[in-house]
Amino acid sequence: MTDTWVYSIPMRTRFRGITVREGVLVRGPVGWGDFCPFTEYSDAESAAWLATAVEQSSVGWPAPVRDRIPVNCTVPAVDPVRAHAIAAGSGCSTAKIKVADHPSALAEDVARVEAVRDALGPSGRIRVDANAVWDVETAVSSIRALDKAAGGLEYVEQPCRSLDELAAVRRQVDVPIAADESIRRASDPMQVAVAGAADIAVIKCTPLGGVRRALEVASACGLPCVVSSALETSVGLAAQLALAGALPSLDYACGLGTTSLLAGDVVASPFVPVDGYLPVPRTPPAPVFAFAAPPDRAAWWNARLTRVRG
Ligand SMILES: O=C(O)CCC(=O)c1ccccc1C(=O)O
Ligand SMILES: [Mg+2]
Repeated sequence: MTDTWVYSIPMRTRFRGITVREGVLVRGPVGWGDFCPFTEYSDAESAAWLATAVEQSSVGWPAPVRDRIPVNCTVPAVDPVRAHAIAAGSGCSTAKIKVADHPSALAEDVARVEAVRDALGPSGRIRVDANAVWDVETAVSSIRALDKAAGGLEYVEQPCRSLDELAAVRRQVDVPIAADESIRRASDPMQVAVAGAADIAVIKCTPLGGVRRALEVASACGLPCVVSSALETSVGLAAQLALAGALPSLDYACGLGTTSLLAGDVVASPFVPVDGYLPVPRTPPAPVFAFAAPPDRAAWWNARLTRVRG
């Protein structure tokens, strides 16, 4: 029996510069985990990703308090026609739109946001994610323009890099601010003082070291949380759904409707939202050993897994 499976799945659309999603599935006594740190991450940063895979394959997750999770559709930096089709076809009433994909993207971002508003109708909720690229001044003017284009934004995710910049933006705009990279890539996520810099915390168990660890970070930050994916296969996404299922309160749709960004999956029945919801699994789904990575990539991932296991 195989105990590891290296997969390589093309992205349907380039997302955050990623065109192929790769990782290693690892088998343990209670099921399979998904070790999938982005290729540029160091072994040190990847250790937390391995802890997430070990938790789900060897220990299992804490019991959930809800059995289904409202999710947003994720709209990559695509043209307005595609953005409209993604939002309209998703069945979700909340959309998260990638913006600031390149310098001087604002006109394209405005058109994408307007198209998604048209697709969702007036009751839909729209949030945008700038992935930390704006300076404070650009953030303030861009957020005002996008808020107007959206007819009201639910929140803006990580407009700038640092907590000081987030706090400065937050003082100047009415749109709520969500922190993502500030938490996920902090050297100590438990010590991040997001209070004052953000209204909402984006929490991802995959880079934080598991469901239990992410629940601790969520409780320590003291903000309402949105659980969001790291573009996992359905095996890895299962842990994120377990986290969303176990959070004591959940006030926002989560960013977990991302399997459709991949051209395929490693399970027979991928997690695809129905009417805007995903189920909370009790155990990780079993893989079907699809999308085998080419030999050089399989060797690269097996070597990385061996190093990070230490
Ligand atoms: O939140 C979502 O809707 C999708 C997940 C997402 O955007 C994402 C996926 C992988 C890596 C980073 C991010 C991000 O939120 O910045
Ligand atoms: Mg983000």
